[in-house]
Formats: sequence, structure tokens, C-alpha cells
Amino acid sequence: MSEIEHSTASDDTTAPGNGPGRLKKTIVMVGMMGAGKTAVGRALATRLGAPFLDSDHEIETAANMTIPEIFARDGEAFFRKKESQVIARLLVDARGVLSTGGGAFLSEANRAMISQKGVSVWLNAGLDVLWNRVRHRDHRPLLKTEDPYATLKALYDARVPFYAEADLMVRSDAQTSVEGVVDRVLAALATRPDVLEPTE
Ligand SMILES: Nc1ncnc2c1ncn2[C@@H]1O[C@H](COP(=O)(O)OP(=O)(O)OP(=O)(O)O)[C@@H](O)[C@H]1O
Ligand SMILES: O=C(O)C1=C[C@@H](O)[C@@H](O)[C@H](O)C1
Ligand SMILES: [Mg+2]
Repeated sequence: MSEIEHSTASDDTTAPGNGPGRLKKTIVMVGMMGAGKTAVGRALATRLGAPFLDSDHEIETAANMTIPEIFARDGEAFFRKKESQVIARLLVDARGVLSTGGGAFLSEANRAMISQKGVSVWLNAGLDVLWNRVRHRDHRPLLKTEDPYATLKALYDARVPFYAEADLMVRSDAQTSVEGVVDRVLAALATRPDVLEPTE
């Protein structure tokens, strides 16, 4: 299993304790594939000077296989089992930012452990924004269908009610850069001193 990836910020403003506040719980990014969980989560961790973890990345490292290879060889149910195990492990003692895979928040057991150990943030992007971000990539096995747009729409419609159970919701639209979305997450967290203790 790989080590926790620490953000690489070297200047004082992003060093641990000198960023926008001190993390008391893990921030867990949830939402559809292409919402920006990995990109925004990594940038947020850098801003906070906190560890960054990505469950998809951890699963791939542990298996020494890519996600498409795991789906092809062992199936989605096996992947979901590994995903739950990895999220449980990453939530232990890690006051950092954890980006999950797009399907992770559908599991009731995953939602329960995330709510117990962290704060969930739904990165909410519209269907067309998501489509524009994922359409040219081929590493998402669930979209390897005859009509990937229709598949993405079906997943979106089925999943939004689950994502809506997250503690916080932040919009991730086409007009806003990754850093702009990070600003929104930090603004949302300003209402949660139990998660991000403001610096003096
Ligand atoms: N706000 C944004 N502005 C511009 N590009 C973005 C933004 N958010 C994400 N992207 C880009 O969209 C693509 C998908 O983002 P990312 O991989 O972070 O999504 P994800 O939510 O982690 O998806 P998955 O569930 O498949 O892991 C990446 O190329 C990323 O750089
Ligand atoms: O939306 C999903 O179900 C997935 C999203 C990715 O992050 C990976 O976890 C995998 O491709 C499945
Ligand atoms: Mg990701």
C-alpha cells in the first residue's frame, strides 16, 4: 500500500498550520466522475498544507492494476469491496483531504463511516459539464458503452439523491477554475469550525 501523499507546498502560506485553518476532520470529496474530486481535492490539500488521499489511486496501487483492469478481471462488485476497505483505512487518523471514486457515496456503509469520521463535500457539476470533462478519456469502465452520454445521464439521475446527503455542497461549473472551486470549498467550510479551526 502506498504512503499517504503529502501536498508539496513549500512556501509559508501553505505550510501545515499556516494555511486557511487547522483541519480537525478529514474532508471527503464526493460526486460524479468528472466533478473534479481529484483535481479540486489535491489543490485543496495543497492550500491547507494537509495530506491528500485518493481512493481510486490507493486501490490501483494496492492491486498494482488500473481500475479498468480490475473491473475487467474481477468485476465491479470486487472493486466496490476494495473501495470500502480502502476508504475505511484512509479515514483512520488522517486529517487530510480524501477524494473518493464517483460511486463510493452510493453505499450506505460508506456514507455512514464518512459521516462518522469526516465531513463530506459534494462537488456538484451539471451533466453537460461532466460530459465535457469525461468524454475524451477512456479510463472510466462504466462509460464503455454504446452510448456513453446516455449512460452518464442515467448514472447522474440515479446518483444525485445520494450525493445530496453530503454535509456540504459546492458547485463545480464550467466557468470556475479548480482554484476557484477550492475557494468555494473553503468558504463553505468557514461555517464549520468543527472541521476547519480558523487560524488566529
Ligand atoms: N473546475 C475545473 N475547471 C477545469 N477543469 C476541471 C475542473 N474540475 C475538474 N477539471 C478537469 O476535469 C477532469 C476530471 O476531473 P477529476 O479527475 O478531478 O474528476 P473526478 O471527480 O476525480 O472523477 P472520477 O470520479 O472519475 O475520479 C480533469 O481533467 C480535471 O483537470
Ligand atoms: O463513478 C463511478 O462509479 C466510478 C468513478 C471512478 O472514480 C472510479 O472509481 C471508477 O471508474 C467508478
Ligand atoms: Mg478522481
